[in-house]
Amino acid sequence: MGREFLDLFEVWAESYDESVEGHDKEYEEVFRHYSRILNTVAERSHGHVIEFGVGTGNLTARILDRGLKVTGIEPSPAMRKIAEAKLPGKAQIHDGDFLTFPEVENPDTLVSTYAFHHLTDEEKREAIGLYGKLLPNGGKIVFADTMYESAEAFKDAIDKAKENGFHNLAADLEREYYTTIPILKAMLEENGFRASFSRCNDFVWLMEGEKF
Ligand SMILES: C[S@@+](CC[C@H](N)C(=O)[O-])C[C@H]1O[C@@H](n2cnc3c(N)ncnc32)[C@H](O)[C@@H]1O
Repeated sequence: MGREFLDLFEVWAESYDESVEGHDKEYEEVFRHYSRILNTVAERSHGHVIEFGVGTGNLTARILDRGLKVTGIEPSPAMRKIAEAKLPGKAQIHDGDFLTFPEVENPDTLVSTYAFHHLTDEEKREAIGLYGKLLPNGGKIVFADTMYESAEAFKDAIDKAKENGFHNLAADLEREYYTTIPILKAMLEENGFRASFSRCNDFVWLMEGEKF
């Protein structure tokens, strides 16, 4: 579920890897430290990793480089095609999304970068509830995505994008389902996770939940 933005990714897939290099001024800050962010998520992973919203496979490759097993979940056929071509035979990448995905045996870490905001807050709560049942004690959620310290900080970010003339970015922030850290922290704690958050750039935070 939460697949309403998929048409965008069918079009964006071919040029996605150029976008993450920061050539688009509007999204330069969103993707600042992209490589470092993905490396951090990979370093915080252990055991059998499920990755949601694989995209072109950039995080998948880093997790595989650490010698871990990854099962990828990606709803966009165009994105899956690119990821599979980049990682031939190295990882299984299934059609699925944050809420609906094939049964995966004994996952230890659930990871995702730049994707969880495609779910409404209600869907995010449902997903975290599901992950609480799926993971063993010591299992982890490690997600990096755009989120805000408060509703005011979110509104300020939209205003700033408009002031800078970044109209695509402002429309994106208003259209998709960016949320706040207090909301995510509560969802994690309600489902038996110890939550922590650390800032990666002006948009992206690393959210970690450890099941206990
Ligand atoms: C901005 S890209 C991020 C790709 C990659 N994770 C990265 O960090 O470069 C967002 C990805 O999330 C996927 N996506 C969109 N809706 C999704 C959903 N409901 N569940 C899982 N993935 C979704 C898109 O198809 C796309 O591949």
